[in-house]
Amino acid sequence: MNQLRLPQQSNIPSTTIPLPSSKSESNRVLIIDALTSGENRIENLAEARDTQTMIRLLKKDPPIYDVLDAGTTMRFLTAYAAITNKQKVMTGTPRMCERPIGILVEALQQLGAEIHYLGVEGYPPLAVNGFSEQKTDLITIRGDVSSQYISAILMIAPLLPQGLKLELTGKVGSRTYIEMTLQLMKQFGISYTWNGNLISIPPQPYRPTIYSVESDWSGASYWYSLLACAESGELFLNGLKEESLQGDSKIVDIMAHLGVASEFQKDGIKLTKIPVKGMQEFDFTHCPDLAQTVAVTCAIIGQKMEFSGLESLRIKETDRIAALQAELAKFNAHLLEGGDGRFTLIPSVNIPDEVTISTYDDHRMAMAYMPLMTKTNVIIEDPEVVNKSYPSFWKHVEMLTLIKNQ
Ligand SMILES: O=C(O)C1=C[C@@H](OP(=O)(O)O)[C@@H](O)[C@H](O)C1
Ligand SMILES: C=C(OP(=O)(O)O)C(=O)O
Repeated sequence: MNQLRLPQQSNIPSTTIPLPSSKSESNRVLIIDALTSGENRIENLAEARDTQTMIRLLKKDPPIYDVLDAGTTMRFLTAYAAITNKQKVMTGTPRMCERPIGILVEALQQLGAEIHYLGVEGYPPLAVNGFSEQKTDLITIRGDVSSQYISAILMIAPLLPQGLKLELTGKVGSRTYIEMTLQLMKQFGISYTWNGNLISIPPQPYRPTIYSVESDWSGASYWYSLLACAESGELFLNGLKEESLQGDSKIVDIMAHLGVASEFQKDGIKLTKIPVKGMQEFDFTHCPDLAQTVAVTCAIIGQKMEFSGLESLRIKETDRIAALQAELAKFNAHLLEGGDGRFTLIPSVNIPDEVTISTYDDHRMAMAYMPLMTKTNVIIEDPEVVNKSYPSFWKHVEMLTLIKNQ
């Protein structure tokens, strides 16, 4: 297996990181663009494999949409194929075929789409066989498994002849991603209301728009973590805005407690080290992709913390709770399950001279553990796993001269 060796380096030279664009924003505007009659101008699309896969499938329109390991690409294209009356097989990596999609399929079937399972019920691969006529304008959808099902339905809703009233039930997780979807739709001319649990979208066309995708806050989180863990340093992250559509911009508040100050400037954000104020607990329900970053940061800087809202981590690129637990234990840190949906992060008091991190086909496992190099020599297994969201990640690490003598 391919490995990357990161020699220990505790001081970070002042560096500007040219962050990649957000794959979440990119994949939404690509679907909206495909549903819009007329010309949009979309700038700064993500380099992420998830986005490049979406671009390729929309452009080539093959009979089989193989999304690889991209969750949003799978969920958004399934709804897109249904509403545009296409006949498609939806498939992906073996892990993608273990990630549930039944809630979305059922909602689309209720609306009038013909979809059936080609393997295990509730999971890809699927056959989408088009859309006959709209059967209802009111559907109820659970919000506690993945917000991506809701975003997928919302984006096709304006094109339904009767529009849609979508009632969300249960605990709604990743709400910030639903808000991102609606905010983007609004920028492309869509009006909607969201009262309590009911989102209503009348039938209407998307309006052609010029849109520039913001840098990726989830990707930014690893640089915050690096600085939090380092002895000294200063970083500038390009292309981030104070008013962001991305819920992972919450990293600003979290890191203000864990030792990193953010100063918004014209072209991005300047990060500097400040004393650690400490943080007792954090609920990751609406920013699940930050959980690995924050867990590893706390483990390294000696911050004990209670974590909640980790439910969705079990059905992402890997079971992220199990993966986090196994890799934290390699440097004597622990994520202990409390049984009530709560976890306690016990930081390390003894980091070995060298730690080898397994990455579980999960880009965030590789990126989240990079900052461990501020304390010890780290070996990252299968480093190319970062390509899913941040292909230039290791090139950017190299800019800090952290990977020398390769
Ligand atoms: O809509 C999106 O762009 C995403 C939503 C989240 O997934 P869930 O809604 O499944 O939590 C997040 O984890 C994922 O990386 C991207
Ligand atoms: C969970 C993620 O992506 P997706 O669900 O789109 O595969 C992620 O990028 O962390």
